[in-house]
Amino acid sequence: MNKETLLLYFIMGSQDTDKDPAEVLKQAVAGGITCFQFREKGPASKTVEQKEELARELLAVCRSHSIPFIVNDDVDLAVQIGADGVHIGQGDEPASSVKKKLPAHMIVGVSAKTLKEAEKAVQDEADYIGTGPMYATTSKDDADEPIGPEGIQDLRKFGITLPIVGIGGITEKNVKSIMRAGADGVSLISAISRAIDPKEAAQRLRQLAQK
Ligand SMILES: Cc1ncc(COP(=O)(O)OP(=O)(O)O)c(N)n1
Ligand SMILES: Cc1nc(C(=O)O)sc1CCOP(=O)(O)O
Ligand SMILES: [Mg+2]
Repeated sequence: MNKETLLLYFIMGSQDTDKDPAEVLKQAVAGGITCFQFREKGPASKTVEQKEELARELLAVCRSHSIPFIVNDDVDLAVQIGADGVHIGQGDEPASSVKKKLPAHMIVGVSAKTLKEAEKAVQDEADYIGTGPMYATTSKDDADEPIGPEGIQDLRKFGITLPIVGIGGITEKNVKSIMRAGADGVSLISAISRAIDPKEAAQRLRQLAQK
């Protein structure tokens, strides 16, 4: 994958906004996001059928603007709707087995914050790594303790060259620290999904992420 795709990587499910998710996504696209992940997760998320319906609606928004559409966790859904990729964590199905189920063109992102996890992601031929949480987050109930941008710096120091996005608690105030630490992009939920004006928020974040 082209690492520029990761520059402003927006993640959202219906639980992340009080507005219509498709409207929020359209505004985020207009503001300059470069990638989107559909993450329908947690107690307030949708049931199986509604989830697929929303996924297809959001996929159509991304398709009409050539924004890659990644599905979190749910490999079967990703294949079923023709998504561009999947994102899997350390508690999910291993990347090596997910890769075998997917056509070669599909992107596989893996969560990794230790050197061991990152080296395994490289070995499994992941396309990128998501490292976090950078800072405290209210968007993921089971988030670990924040590791800060130093977590990315360390992976780079130990020779990890795979594209990396920082995730967790990223806002306009700390985007630059994440990029300076060696990230190829920032991945965020609430800074866009809960912004009063998601388009303007995305515009500002994109400017800050650009080097
Ligand atoms: C880009 C990106 N990075 C990390 C994650 C977190 O994945 P995971 O650890 O599997 O946690 P859940 O998102 O599934 O709760 C992500 N989704 N995206
Ligand atoms: C989905 C997710 N994964 C994380 C990780 O640390 O792996 S933190 C996180 C939530 C990110 O949401 P926000 O931008 O609102 O903090
Ligand atoms: Mg997961």
